[in-house]
Amino acid sequence: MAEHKARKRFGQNFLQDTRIINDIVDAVRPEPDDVVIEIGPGLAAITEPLARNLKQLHVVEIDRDIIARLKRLPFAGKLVIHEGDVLQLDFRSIPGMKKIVGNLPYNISTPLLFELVEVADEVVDMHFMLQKEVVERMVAEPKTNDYGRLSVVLQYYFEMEKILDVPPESFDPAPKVDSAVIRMIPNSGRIGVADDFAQLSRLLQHAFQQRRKTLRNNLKQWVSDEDFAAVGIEPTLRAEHVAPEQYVQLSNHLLRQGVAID
Ligand SMILES: C[S@@+](CC[C@H](N)C(=O)[O-])C[C@H]1O[C@@H](n2cnc3c(N)ncnc32)[C@H](O)[C@@H]1O
Repeated sequence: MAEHKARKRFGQNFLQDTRIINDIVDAVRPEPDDVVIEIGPGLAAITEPLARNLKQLHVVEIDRDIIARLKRLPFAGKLVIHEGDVLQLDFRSIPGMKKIVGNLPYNISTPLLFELVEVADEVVDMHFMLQKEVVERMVAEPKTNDYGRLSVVLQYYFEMEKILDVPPESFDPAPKVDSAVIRMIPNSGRIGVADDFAQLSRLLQHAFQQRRKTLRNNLKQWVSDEDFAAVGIEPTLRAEHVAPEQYVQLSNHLLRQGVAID
């Protein structure tokens, strides 16, 4: 097939290290009947070995030239191609419990991860290649600099484990930063526990807005000392000192009080 010139605006860094590709496919462990969705198949580095073990593989791709290439692959008959922006995809329109995988375009990884929380009840597991720095934020413990909105939300809903470090030279073109692969498994006991995910998300945005300020200061528009007391949070703490489950309790408590955070 003709050369494809990597497009920066679509975050195209193509995997070329067979060992890493095999490690990702081994981690996904595709069984023939699994419903697997690959985000951003690109030049099919992961797609091809994944499809080998599957009856069908869903792929989501935005780049029209790449979509045309995908349609010409020898195993194209196994692919269900969702053309367009993955941020617009309704994951629930694909029936079944899903395994989701992707070497993600780094510019959309954070909004995508937040969207995936909302379909966690239909997910078996997810494996993503991300910027290493993002993976470190996802798994960060409270009371560390990396702990923030992403860590709170994702740690609440998923068990997460970094399974692989990936250096820049594993890609073509090589990105400027290190990467890592993370495994995310929904924590079934917690799905749907936040009564309103958008409210939780906005609460966290404000709580972490000025990290050096206390929670009382950052949230004073919406949260009274009585509200903090009702869920056992000390209002003089900074956002990074509060555990994920306490934020969910606070968000639910505010909803019950009729407080909408904007
Ligand atoms: C980092 S490359 C990975 C390609 C391939 N999976 C690999 O590992 O070599 C990201 C892929 O996602 C696609 N992509 C970028 N933005 C996208 C979006 N918003 N929706 C769907 N696909 C997107 C790119 O065109 C590219 O194919």
